[in-house]
Amino acid sequence: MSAVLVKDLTMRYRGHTALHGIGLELAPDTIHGLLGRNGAGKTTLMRILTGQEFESSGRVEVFGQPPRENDAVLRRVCFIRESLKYPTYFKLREVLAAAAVACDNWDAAFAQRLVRDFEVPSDRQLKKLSRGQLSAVGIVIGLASRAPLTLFDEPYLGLDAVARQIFYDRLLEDFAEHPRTIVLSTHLIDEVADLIEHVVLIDGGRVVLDEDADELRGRAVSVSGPAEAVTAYAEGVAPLHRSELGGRLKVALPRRPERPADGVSVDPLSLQELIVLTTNQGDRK
Ligand SMILES: Nc1ncnc2c1ncn2[C@@H]1O[C@H](COP(=O)(O)OP(=O)(O)OP(=O)(O)O)[C@@H](O)[C@H]1O
Repeated sequence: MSAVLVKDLTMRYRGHTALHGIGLELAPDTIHGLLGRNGAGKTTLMRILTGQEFESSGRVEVFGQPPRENDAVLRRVCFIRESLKYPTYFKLREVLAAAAVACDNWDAAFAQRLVRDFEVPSDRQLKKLSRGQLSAVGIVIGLASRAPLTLFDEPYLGLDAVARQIFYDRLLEDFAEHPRTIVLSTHLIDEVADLIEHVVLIDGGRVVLDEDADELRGRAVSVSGPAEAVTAYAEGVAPLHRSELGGRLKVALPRRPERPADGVSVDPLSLQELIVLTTNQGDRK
């Protein structure tokens, strides 16, 4: 059974359609990257999956059931958003105690370890924490919840590079021991490129990519070198992107098996470059 099944899902706000009849199936026990430009519809989709918003039309199932007002499903789901609001007088230990009650799979020892890793002060009111420390609180809850479906929506506002790396490392370590379905929405694509196993790219409320990350990584290459040699190598193939400077040409191409001529280098395209290219192609249509 898929962890998430979405068919012909449309979400209309007054005067604006955020999701246009999208279809999607997320495999269980997989780390999915939910990517897309600002306003693409990622948060809207996650809000619907977590029962915080109701679709205008279409079918939505989480673990085989509609999430809408469904306590049995929602107890298995944890949604960490960019700016989670906590009762401001709460301290960390009170938030963790509440999370322990709300989450069936809560691991208190893991939560404490993460608190130490992120150096979040436990005895300070949350309203006095820094922006990054507050983001760390969300990450602690998301990871320690071990929810069968855990969604992180840009969870690291204000989090420094060291803390973000701790998040990625702990996520991977814990996922290896306790596989679950993770949906990670982020604009820091290069940072999470090695983490995500499956990519869903949304653009303008439509799914424009839905593929395993490994397949995507092998999909295209960047070819650069003297313009004439690169042109010869690329002959007959429509480039995904092209830029020329001086006598040197750089093109992004679907992967080609032929050996390039001397002086022409062929490098894999990064996931971020692929996502940008795919999104730009969508814009041109
Ligand atoms: N309550 C609402 N009423 C009207 N329009 C909304 C509402 N919520 C979201 N939208 C619009 O729906 C579109 C999708 O928004 P959404 O928050 O899902 O995008 P996103 O992909 O999460 O973007 P970002 O990366 O900036 O967070 C946007 O154009 C947004 O303005």
